[in-house]
Amino acid sequence: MLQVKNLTFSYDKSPVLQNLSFEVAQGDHFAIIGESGSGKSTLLKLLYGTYDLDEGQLFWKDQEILGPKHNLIIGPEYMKYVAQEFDLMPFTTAAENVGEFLSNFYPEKKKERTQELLKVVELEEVANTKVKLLSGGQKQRVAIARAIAKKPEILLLDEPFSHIDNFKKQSLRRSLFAYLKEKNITCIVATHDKEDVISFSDDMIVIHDAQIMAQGSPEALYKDPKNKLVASFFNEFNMIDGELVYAHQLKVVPKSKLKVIVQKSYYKGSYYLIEGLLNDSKVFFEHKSAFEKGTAIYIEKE
Ligand SMILES: Nc1ncnc2c1ncn2[C@@H]1O[C@H](COP(=O)(O)OP(=O)(O)OP(=O)(O)O)[C@@H](O)[C@H]1O
Repeated sequence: MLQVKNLTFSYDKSPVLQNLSFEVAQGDHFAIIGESGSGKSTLLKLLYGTYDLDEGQLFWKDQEILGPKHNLIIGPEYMKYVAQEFDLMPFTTAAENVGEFLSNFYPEKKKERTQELLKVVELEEVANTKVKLLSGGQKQRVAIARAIAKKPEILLLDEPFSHIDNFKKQSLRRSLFAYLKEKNITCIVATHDKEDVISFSDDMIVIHDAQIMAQGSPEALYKDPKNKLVASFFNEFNMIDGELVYAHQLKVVPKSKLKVIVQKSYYKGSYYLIEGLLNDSKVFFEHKSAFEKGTAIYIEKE
């Protein structure tokens, strides 16, 4: 179990994070979300022991995670951290980068393990390409494979798929998170992308104003987002009569008390997102087809 107890941290005067407490069970996948600059990366760095806390304590099992005042080497050996800027060896191949920390004592085993890791991050085809020739997304995947090579107990991922194209992202997410679950590796991910969280995290926190604004499973927070910031992470939403309603929860009906004048229809593939005016306020809802600008329609909550 990872325990964060009353963590407070500031780079200079005002705290970036104030009095945060939470726990992550071993093997769980935990997500940290929040607006840009809210302190997600800072929190990951603190979990890794990069800085000393102003106040509070961090524990993995019974062991305290301590900062540079107490350690010559940053980062406990049971933990790996994949930062937004990855630290690779550019003049060696993807396979050599991944295998760098594996023992040379059993060359066959090392080869097998490197192959397995390259498969998890779907990079088998560039195994023998020098890292400097790889794309940003391929480098990001090499960095992830390198981090899991020696099966850490905890893996910290900062925006892990930010450089990876949409074609690859979906299958890579499934492959990586399934592998981590299978190996019981605790994973903490800081992200802007709901797709990294919604199907994969057991628990999540939302950081706002240096504090935890919400915590729960993605499903619990999605169904009952409590406030606009949490809802906006998941989907387009509206405030109707003081109630928070996602765009997909509104449907078009023959008559209701919610009359909307359509402004624009955005093609979204399997549906259209319709932007309309409801009593002069913007409203968004989903519909299977587009509407002409100016059409008057009625909507209601499902
Ligand atoms: N090394 C540093 N020295 C001083 N201030 C810093 C440092 N690193 C980050 N900050 C500040 O701390 C705050 C939190 O930054 P952090 O990078 O943790 O946010 P974030 O939520 O990860 O942002 P993003 O989503 O944009 O990556 C920001 O106001 C940032 O300017």
